[in-house]
Amino acid sequence: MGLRDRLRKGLSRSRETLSEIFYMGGEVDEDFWEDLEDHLVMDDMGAEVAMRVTDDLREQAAREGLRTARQLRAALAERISHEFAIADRDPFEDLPSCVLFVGINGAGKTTTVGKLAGVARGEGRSCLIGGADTFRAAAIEQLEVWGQRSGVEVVTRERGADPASVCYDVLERAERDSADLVLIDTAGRLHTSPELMRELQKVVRVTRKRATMPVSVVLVIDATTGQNGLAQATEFNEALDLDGLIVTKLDGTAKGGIAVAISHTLGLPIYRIGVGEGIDDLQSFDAAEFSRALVGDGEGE
Ligand SMILES: Nc1nc2c(ncn2[C@@H]2O[C@H](COP(=O)(O)OP(=O)(O)OP(=O)(O)O)[C@@H](O)[C@H]2O)c(=O)[nH]1
Repeated sequence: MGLRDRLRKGLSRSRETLSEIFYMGGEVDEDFWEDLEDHLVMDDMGAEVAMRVTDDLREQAAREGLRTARQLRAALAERISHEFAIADRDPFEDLPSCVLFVGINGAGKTTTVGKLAGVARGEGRSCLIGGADTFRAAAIEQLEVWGQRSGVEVVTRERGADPASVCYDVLERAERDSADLVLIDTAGRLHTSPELMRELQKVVRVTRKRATMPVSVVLVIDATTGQNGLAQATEFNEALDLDGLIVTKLDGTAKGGIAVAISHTLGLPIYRIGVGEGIDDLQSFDAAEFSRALVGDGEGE
């Protein structure tokens, strides 16, 4: 299955429940707009975004005489696509670049680092991985497996070492080897743990200070976490002043609306999306395509 099909399949639940609203009575009346707004809230988009999108679509429908499910769906997808923050720089393309990956446990940080290393290697770029998750021995091993898979060297230290020192090491190494892309994996942590968030602030501070290349801090977020994703992202953003997001597991049972809510509310661009566990299962983010996968485009829905 192609990557686009995986995204469409992953978000099929969102489209199906929306189909019920569009086809039940066929009437574009007060109930229709209420149901639509409720659906967007249930789809994890958040009340504020859902209300604004619905109100705008309602005005547009009146103005342009949109009546059919196909017309309304296409306009809805278009309207949602404008909610996403736009990236002014792609930290995986505009090199040299150092990217720190942060997020809660199991969000998909290590897997994403591995996938991105695979892409960089495939494009003939000089890339290094920093293994700053020195908390778990298994994490270092897992990253080394990804390093072998992608053909990219992993710079790390023994379990229990200071994660900031790994950042220092990998940047020093990058300078020596003229590597132009440095991907640093950090240990997963709960956004509600002040001590672990302070540790991460130190990692970011040391990295920014040591780096001679631009440093980006990217939050990896599991799309299946639902509404809690916004609380997570808000805390990480307040502590670390994030640059952007990578949303993973969009091939699963995600509702997808959480990506809209976070990107819009925090003004953070989505750099990539994860649509599977394999090395090739990473996709560039295209707001229009994502929105069509989320609500359908009126074609064959
Ligand atoms: N279906 C699917 N699974 C994914 C995706 N990305 C990651 N995973 C899976 O999610 C699980 C956790 O991924 P990891 O990369 O280990 O997550 P992590 O954030 O590094 O976890 P910690 O090291 O505990 O912080 C693994 O089983 C991955 O295979 C994705 O896009 N889709």
